[in-house]
Amino acid sequence: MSIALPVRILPHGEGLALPAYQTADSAGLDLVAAVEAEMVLQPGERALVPTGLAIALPSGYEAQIRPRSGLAFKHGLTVLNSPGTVDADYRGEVKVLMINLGQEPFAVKRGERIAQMVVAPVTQIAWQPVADLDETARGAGGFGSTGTATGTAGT
Ligand SMILES: O=c1ccn([C@H]2C[C@H](O)[C@@H](COP(=O)(O)OP(=O)(O)OP(=O)(O)O)O2)c(=O)[nH]1
Ligand SMILES: [Mg+2]
Repeated sequence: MSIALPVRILPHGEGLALPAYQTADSAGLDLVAAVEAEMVLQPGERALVPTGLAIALPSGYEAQIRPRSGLAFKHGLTVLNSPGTVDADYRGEVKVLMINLGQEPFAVKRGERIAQMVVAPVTQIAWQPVADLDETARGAGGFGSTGTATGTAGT
């Protein structure tokens, strides 16, 4: 499925390639850093990285900002608020909240692919207050209630 996405290239994003799907069935488009030169993140440091883009998602959609696994694995560089949420009515610049969880400084360079954006449909709810909820086999069990061993349930 594909939808048209209006995008505005901001002045500091000019000259950069638009984010692209790297393979035919990629879920995310790699976002590129629209930093002036380099932005160095020290170990433990976080920063908002500009993408130079503003978008107009259709109502009923969101964009999720997610880490790239390679940067996370190799450098400990990840998205602090992952998945970041871009609301359909947001018209400001899409930014990436990066944090360096690695042990070395990491220099984010202009044009580098630092995170990925996944556009997804959104379901909004309407609260329906009730006195009791329907019963289920799980009930209130959670947070490890089923253990970790391979179970025989259902077999
Ligand atoms: O990774 C992100 C997360 C958010 N945003 C932008 C788009 C989003 O629509 C807006 C608000 O994000 P969110 O609701 O997560 O932040 P908030 O702290 O609740 O701010 P607000 O009070 O503006 O909703 O900020 C980004 O550009 N990147
Ligand atoms: Mg909010």
